[in-house]
Amino acid sequence: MSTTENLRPIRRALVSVYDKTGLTELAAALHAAGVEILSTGSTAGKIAEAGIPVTPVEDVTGFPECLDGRVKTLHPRIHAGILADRTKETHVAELAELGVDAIDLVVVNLYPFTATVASGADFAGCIEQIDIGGPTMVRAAAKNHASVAIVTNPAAYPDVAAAVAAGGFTDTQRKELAAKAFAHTAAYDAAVAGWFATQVAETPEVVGAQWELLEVLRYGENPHQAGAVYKTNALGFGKELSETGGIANAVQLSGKAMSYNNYTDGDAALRAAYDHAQPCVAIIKHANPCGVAIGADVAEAHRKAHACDPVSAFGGVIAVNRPVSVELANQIAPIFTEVVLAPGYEEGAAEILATKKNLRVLKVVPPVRETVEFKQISGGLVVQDRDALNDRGDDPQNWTLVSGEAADTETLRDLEFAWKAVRAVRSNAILLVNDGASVGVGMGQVNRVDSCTLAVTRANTLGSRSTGDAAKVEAGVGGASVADLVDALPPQRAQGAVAASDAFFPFADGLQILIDAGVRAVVQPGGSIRDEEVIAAAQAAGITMYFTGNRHFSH
Ligand SMILES: NC(=O)c1ncn([C@@H]2O[C@H](COP(=O)(O)O)[C@@H](O)[C@H]2O)c1NC=O
Repeated sequence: MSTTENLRPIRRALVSVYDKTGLTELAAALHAAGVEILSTGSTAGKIAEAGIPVTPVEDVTGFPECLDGRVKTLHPRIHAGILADRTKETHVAELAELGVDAIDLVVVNLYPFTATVASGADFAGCIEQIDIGGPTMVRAAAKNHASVAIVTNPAAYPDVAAAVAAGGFTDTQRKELAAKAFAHTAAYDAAVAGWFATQVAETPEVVGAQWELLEVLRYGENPHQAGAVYKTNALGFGKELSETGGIANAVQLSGKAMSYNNYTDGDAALRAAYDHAQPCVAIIKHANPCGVAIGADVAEAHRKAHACDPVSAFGGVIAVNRPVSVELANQIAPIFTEVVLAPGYEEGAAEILATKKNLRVLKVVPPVRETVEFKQISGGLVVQDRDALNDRGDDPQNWTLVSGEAADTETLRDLEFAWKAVRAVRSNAILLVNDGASVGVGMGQVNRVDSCTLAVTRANTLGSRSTGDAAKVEAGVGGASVADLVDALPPQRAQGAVAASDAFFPFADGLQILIDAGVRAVVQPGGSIRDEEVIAAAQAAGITMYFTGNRHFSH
């Protein structure tokens, strides 16, 4: 199709915008192209201030703006002008009979409802920011795209200026603008409906949500599946109407295009790394950590995380909760890694990583975690509050000691780290920790005994592949290479470790596996009907065990 096909000249434009960005430039361009500009209250005021001729809508409607701006453009002289289908002779004749002039272009953006809710405004304040006249015009113009062009985004003003100067928009362009406009009002209404529903009931009866296409991906989880990534525009829940952070909003600095699995693993990595206040690195494979650790700085945290399972870290996705230092970049560069996610990169660090053409390097604002999350099920969705850490069971001060001596400071620090880190492991999850680093991960088993066995086996098997030179471990923290540190792993890493279990032990058998492997302290939610049996096993072994009263399943 030629770009000049079915151009519709623009003679009259209605401009009514809350966000005045680019307004005077747009108005100047419209005026220069000979377009008559109709406008509302403060929009008209701003255009007039710039010395550009503008017709107030009141001059068209013959009716004053009233009720604190609740009625400005809601008038048949405006809406007949927008909705008349110029391709129908009857509509054109009716307009002439009624003395209504047609409107060819509508430029509207809406009251900032979502931002008002986010600002903590009271109920009445939020209600007042529900735009009524704006969406009405947007929908009318979008419906009548055969005759009218509708623009809702100030970023599109330069295109409008160019189109107006070139003689108008084509059919295809007006159709595309209409699709965007309907998406815009749908997102707006989803936000209003979601917020409003939560004002009358905790769980909304109907959920509207809207996502905006970011990119079509090469494929989905497997090559025969189509895939795409969308970002959240509006969620039909009052808690968080949109999310500006998170992996969907990350900026890619270098490397190949992100894949479906990169996105999902990257998200799991972010969640794992951002559960800790200290510098933390999480390395994820297939949604599970193959290493997560805290350290004095991110480079140390990475050495410790990588040492957990250097075999699996090959091709991993790494998230860091602090800017990546040059030292860390130099550590990561030699290791085949799919993605690095961090809130920033110190000078020179991004350049080092950019030399790896296959490595995707992303700058990311951490996601908001106090939102809801969905999981699709056949025929519907399950929805829940996201599992965020809380100041009850996730705070060691609120734990209950049920066996052995109270943990000393270092042990308690490891238990706290283990408890927070086990949340990142798929259930049934058991995590062994030593010195702020995972050393054995038992993930995704269908019973807790197997998760215990897996955690112990992996801790000890991976350790046994190294020389076990403890002196090198000491040196590693002081700056030895990742390879040196891994080479220096003690062969029996379960011995002397602490353990966290994401849910209670239903029987003593799983715990016994940890005890037999030399685990010296355990943290778990408690709450099993056989807690007494489990506590008895811990007491018989003389190990420390805490109950958190709080579970962190992750399926
Ligand atoms: N009520 C109406 O008739 C009406 N017509 C347009 N608006 C909105 O008023 C705003 C612009 O107003 P002003 O030009 O006064 O700043 C726009 O965001 C537009 O969406 C209206 N306001 C809200 O409903």
